[in-house]
Amino acid sequence: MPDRASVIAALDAVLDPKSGKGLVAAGLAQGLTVAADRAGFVMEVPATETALYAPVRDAAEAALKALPGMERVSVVLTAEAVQHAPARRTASLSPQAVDQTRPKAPVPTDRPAHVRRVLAVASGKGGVGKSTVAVNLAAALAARGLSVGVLDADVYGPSLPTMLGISGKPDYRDGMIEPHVAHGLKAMSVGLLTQADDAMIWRGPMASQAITQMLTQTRWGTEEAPLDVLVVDLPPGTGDVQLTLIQKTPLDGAVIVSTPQEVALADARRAHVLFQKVKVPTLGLIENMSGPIFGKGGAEAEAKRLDVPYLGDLPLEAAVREAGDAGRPVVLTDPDGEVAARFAAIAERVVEALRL
Ligand SMILES: Nc1ncnc2c1ncn2[C@@H]1O[C@H](COP(=O)(O)OP(=O)(O)OP(=O)(O)O)[C@@H](O)[C@H]1O
Repeated sequence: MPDRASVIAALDAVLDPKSGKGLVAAGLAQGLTVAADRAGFVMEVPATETALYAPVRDAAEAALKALPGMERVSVVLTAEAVQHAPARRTASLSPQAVDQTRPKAPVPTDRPAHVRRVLAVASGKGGVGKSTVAVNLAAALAARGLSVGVLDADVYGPSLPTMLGISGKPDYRDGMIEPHVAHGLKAMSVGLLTQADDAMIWRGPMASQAITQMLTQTRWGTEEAPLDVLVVDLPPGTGDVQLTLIQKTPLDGAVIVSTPQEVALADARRAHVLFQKVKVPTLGLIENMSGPIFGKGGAEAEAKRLDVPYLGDLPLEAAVREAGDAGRPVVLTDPDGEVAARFAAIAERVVEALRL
């Protein structure tokens, strides 16, 4: 069985391209867990550097897999949560703080035409798998025969183009944006409207303007063929940008994604408070990356505490990431698998809650 010391030695033989140090020495092996025949950790890097670190993640996985007795390896590369909002507002969302940030007059929210329901997928913390859940939940809803759209509103790290394998600026016709169609899903991403990394520098007003435009000026549905549900992948966090967005977006409900760890759960709690303030029902919590490495059950306990439904857990599995990287959600690459079954169950509960 591989022990912790040999895992650390293997990881330190892989070098961080920026500091030149080994991965553990460089502090890039966060939450390193070694248990019997498996090991895993999270590599959290600045969002602008995920491309630089993708080969490093692959090298780390290869190094761990090469250890004798090592059966399962999970290295998750995530972008650091970008905290653009001032700390005094994001540190804790007291009711007063939320009221201060809320404009005095009600903000008009334009419903997109011919869209029956708008569902937000949110997370308090970055890198917990929110976009993965958004695209797979969308695919699971579509598998039930619904017509589904996905709007990637994650101005900090739009990942929908990669996860659905779409690229290129969308067409404009008759004053409307034509969404891309991928795997039967209508899709629009802030990443399709900008050059690769431009989205990273967007700030509140610009971001919410772009999202309002994508929401209301995209031909999601028509009178003859309305869209049943539009899944909106929100930017992670609970700061001003998120608050503005959820105030301006006519949301019928939200699901909150968290990993099992306490720090992510605390952020999930803040996200729920934010939705409560704007009177958007939290349809439930989803635990992602659940299992022996990061733990299990944290989100279910948190859902109980918050008195919101618990929608289920999704295991940490390399196939989930590989499918996402290859532009095809795992629900479609492995429709008979365990993960697809979990998403089908979550989709069923969402359909009930949204009365679709
Ligand atoms: N259950 C899982 N098993 C394995 N890998 C996963 C799982 N869920 C997500 N991932 C991987 O973790 C990384 C982060 O996921 P994702 O981009 O969906 O997170 P996010 O919360 O949307 O991130 P961001 O905050 O940057 O928007 C991706 O590489 C994704 O493929």
